[in-house]
Amino acid sequence: MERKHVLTIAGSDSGGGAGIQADLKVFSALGTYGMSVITAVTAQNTLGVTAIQEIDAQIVKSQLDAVFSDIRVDAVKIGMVSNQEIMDVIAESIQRYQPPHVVMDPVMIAKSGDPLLQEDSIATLRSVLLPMATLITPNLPEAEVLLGCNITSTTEMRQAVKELAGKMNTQVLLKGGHLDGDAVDILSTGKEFSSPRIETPHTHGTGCSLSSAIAAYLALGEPIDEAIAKAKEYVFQAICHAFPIGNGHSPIHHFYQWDQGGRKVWDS
Ligand SMILES: Nc1ncnc2c1ncn2[C@@H]1O[C@H](COP(=O)(O)OP(=O)(O)OP(=O)(O)O)[C@@H](O)[C@H]1O
Ligand SMILES: Cc1ncc(COP(=O)(O)O)c(N)n1
Repeated sequence: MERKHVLTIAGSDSGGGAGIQADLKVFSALGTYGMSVITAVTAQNTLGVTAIQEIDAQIVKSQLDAVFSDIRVDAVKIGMVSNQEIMDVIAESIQRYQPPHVVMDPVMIAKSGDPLLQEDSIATLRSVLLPMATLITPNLPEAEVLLGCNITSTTEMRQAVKELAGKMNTQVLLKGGHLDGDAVDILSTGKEFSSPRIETPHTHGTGCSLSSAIAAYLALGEPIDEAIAKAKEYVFQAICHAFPIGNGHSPIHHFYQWDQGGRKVWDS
């Protein structure tokens, strides 16, 4: 079977739990060929982010050109993009090379509470980058910033996701990981994706992994509903099989094997 190629455009997490590192682990776990364009280097572990070096926008452009000019890209995932110059370069590149699927996780704040986006870049994120995506996957705090209102229940999520899709002119998957009760994500078509909530502190990288798994499944030819359902099941299993590393919020776990009956067996 022809191997599918998936590109992540995101920040590096030295602790290996989120960002580029999580994305590449997901791409490999799902049998796709992963590539990366790094937008920022974060000094980060399970406790938080201690330093950020943004990559020069021209170097981001060179990475994009290097990948797109040589290798077919079947889907793109965009994660942490912290400033306007880098957003502009990515938007130009998407416009020029027209990859078939673009899944954007509008990363603003790490689970540890550290900011990953410059505040004066939110307008550019809203007007330039988000409308270029096939699908955007905000969590509740990100959707609140984008809409300028509070979202405190599943009922309010249903209304918010439609408003956001109208404003951004794209499909939106609003993630409910930050509410209590079952973990319910809602697509702007109205379709809902639910899983039981796992009571664990080890959820570092769930958002990054969900968006990269959706991108990988789209590259593999799944329709959007199926790509989201499969990505959500992947993240659910990866949370279930997380094990503690470090002293804070451990990352989710990406390793499974196939048994002789063709079933996935997660490594724990
Ligand atoms: N404790 C949990 N149990 C089950 N599913 C969860 C849990 N926490 C998050 N999820 C699911 O994980 C995915 C990511 O959701 P979340 O709302 O945490 O995104 P996020 O805040 O962007 O993640 P991140 O903090 O990694 O950026 C969603 O599908 C969500 O429903
Ligand atoms: C480089 C990078 N990108 C994204 C996240 C968000 O992930 P989380 O909310 O799980 O900390 C992160 N912490 N670091």
